[in-house]
Amino acid sequence: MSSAIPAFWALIPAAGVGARMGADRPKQYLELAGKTILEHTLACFLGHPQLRGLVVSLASDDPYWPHLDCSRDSRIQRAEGGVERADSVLSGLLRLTELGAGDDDWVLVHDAARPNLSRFDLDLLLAELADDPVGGLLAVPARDTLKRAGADGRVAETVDRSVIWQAFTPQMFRLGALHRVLADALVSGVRITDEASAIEWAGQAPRLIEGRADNLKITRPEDLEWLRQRWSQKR
Ligand SMILES: Nc1ccn([C@@H]2O[C@H](COP(=O)(O)OP(=O)(O)OP(=O)(O)O)[C@@H](O)[C@H]2O)c(=O)n1
Ligand SMILES: C[C@](O)(CO)[C@H](O)COP(=O)(O)O
Repeated sequence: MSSAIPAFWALIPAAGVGARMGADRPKQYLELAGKTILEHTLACFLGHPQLRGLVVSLASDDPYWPHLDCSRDSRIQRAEGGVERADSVLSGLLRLTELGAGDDDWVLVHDAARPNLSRFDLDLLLAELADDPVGGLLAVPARDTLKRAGADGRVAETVDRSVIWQAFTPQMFRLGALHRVLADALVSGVRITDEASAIEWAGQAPRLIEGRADNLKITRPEDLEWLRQRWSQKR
């Protein structure tokens, strides 16, 4: 890890509905250790000395945000989320530009649903990519044997896992480049599920930075159950 940690902007997409969680509210507003998941995720960034500013993309009809203390934190600016995650990210990039972020500034996009990001992993990503010409993302090499499913629900093949990684967040790219490729990809109808796939679609190769596997995305109930149990033991 190089020593220099660059200044950066943070963009937190938090406009999802959490369908796979099946809760009574969007999962980013579910409780974890006495606060909402979203508050914990924001706290991963708000104290960082190199943070230049933070935008959170929220659903236009989000009734929960105004009830959080952090909604009155002047360091946090809002953007209006969209139908898909990529739309919410694009909206956040536009807001960052309005706030004065420049095309060459680093932007870290991090899922609101990943509250367990460690400061070590955040600084590792920043330091490793500080001088990278493309940018990259935190990721974890596949640990299990991986199968490709056939239409019949049976194993079609066992995939070579030695070259397979799970993409996590933050994903770190220059603002101008990410804005351009994401906007172009969305207009082209390309399915974009993370920022790196837009950069790849444009012909560049983001760098994979190995991070902690417990930087998990809270997606289904068992994910939150696991993290609640882990945090109750650690804190
Ligand atoms: N239109 C959307 C969809 C998702 N997200 C955010 O992107 C992150 C990762 O998305 P995902 O885990 O898929 O969240 P949801 O879309 O809410 O979950 P689901 O697919 O189960 O509905 C989440 O923090 C979510 O809030 C967003 O900002 N805008
Ligand atoms: C961005 C991401 O977390 C990387 O793994 C993932 O693509 C988000 O996917 P989701 O379906 O929006 O949760």
